[in-house]
Amino acid sequence: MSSEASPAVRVRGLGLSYGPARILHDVGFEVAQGEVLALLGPSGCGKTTLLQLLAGLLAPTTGQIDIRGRRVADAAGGAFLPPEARGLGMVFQDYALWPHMSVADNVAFPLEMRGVPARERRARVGAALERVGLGQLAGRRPSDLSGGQQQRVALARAIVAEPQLVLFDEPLSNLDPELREAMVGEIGGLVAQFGLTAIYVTHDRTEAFALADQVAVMRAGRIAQLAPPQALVTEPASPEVAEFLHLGCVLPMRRTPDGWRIAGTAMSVGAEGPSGREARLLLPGRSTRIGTPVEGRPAGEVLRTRFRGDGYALTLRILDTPFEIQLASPVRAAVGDVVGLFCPPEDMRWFAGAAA
Ligand SMILES: Nc1ncnc2c1ncn2[C@@H]1O[C@H](COP(=O)(O)OP(=O)(O)OP(=O)(O)O)[C@@H](O)[C@H]1O
Repeated sequence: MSSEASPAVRVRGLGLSYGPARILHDVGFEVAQGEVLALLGPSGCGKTTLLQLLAGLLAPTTGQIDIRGRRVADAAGGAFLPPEARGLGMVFQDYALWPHMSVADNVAFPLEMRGVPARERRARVGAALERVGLGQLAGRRPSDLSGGQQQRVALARAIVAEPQLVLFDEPLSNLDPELREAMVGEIGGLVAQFGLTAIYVTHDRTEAFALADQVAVMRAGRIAQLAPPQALVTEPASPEVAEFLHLGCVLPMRRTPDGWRIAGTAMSVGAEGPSGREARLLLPGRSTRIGTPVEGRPAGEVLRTRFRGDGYALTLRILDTPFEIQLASPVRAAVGDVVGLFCPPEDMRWFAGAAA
């Protein structure tokens, strides 16, 4: 198979166990060249383990990994390429810079490993440092830099050798929120400019949505859904994915002769649901509006309200239930107000069956 025709990364049936503990189960995906895949999930779901398998820091218990058509790990066949032979750039949460080396020497390291001559090395290091805005700081030690600057050095080091694949492991989690936002923009710019193929681990959905072409939402060692960010928001595959992504309120529903009611209440949503007697309904925060309550229709009590400049961020409890919904409203509402909740039926998302 020619490497041009191959996806940048192909993973099949990947699993990892430590003794009886299964950490990853049957993970599979492809990343096209020039695409960014985000691995998004809560702490402990296996994101870092998956990245370590891709990097060659761990060997899988089952399955295979191909990078540009080359098999780099195969549990059954025994193939295993070490990290330095996989053509990767890596950016870690803790920067992982060598404290005794200058910024320029840190960035030059991957080129040295590849035997690039000194003159070319200097030019490429200079260009990479310029690209991340650190051209003036080449002679400094990492300890004399801020956290954001150190992470820029790590970025420059990851891209300087134009790797086939860049792996990011929560690269921004040590930075303060404002700097994080700026760095997301910078990483997005670098990825686009160099046409990088990247896999980006994060537990922050804003980062994942901002950077990724595809997002793998992970839960308990499996990929719960793999889709472009927009599709995750409009078509979450399960109530769990919807809840993890904070898309709105997932309500248990019961079919009655008068239509679908929110379980335990007299409020009906007036929409076609799935077949069966029980289901769950996602009322999405992004398209639910407040208004005057209508008898027999969903309503909620305002628990919290926050002015956000262009409107209000409201938290409401659906009446007669413990379920809360957060939404943005151009209309002011006071804590304790009872308001009607209106969502176009086409924006609601149904999941067949009752909660487990
Ligand atoms: N060496 C090990 N032996 C046994 N279990 C391990 C080992 N390393 C990791 N685990 C377990 O594997 C699971 C996945 O860990 P991993 O670090 O991949 O999760 P994560 O999604 O990256 O979490 P975080 O966001 O907190 O870093 C966790 O339950 C962890 O306790």
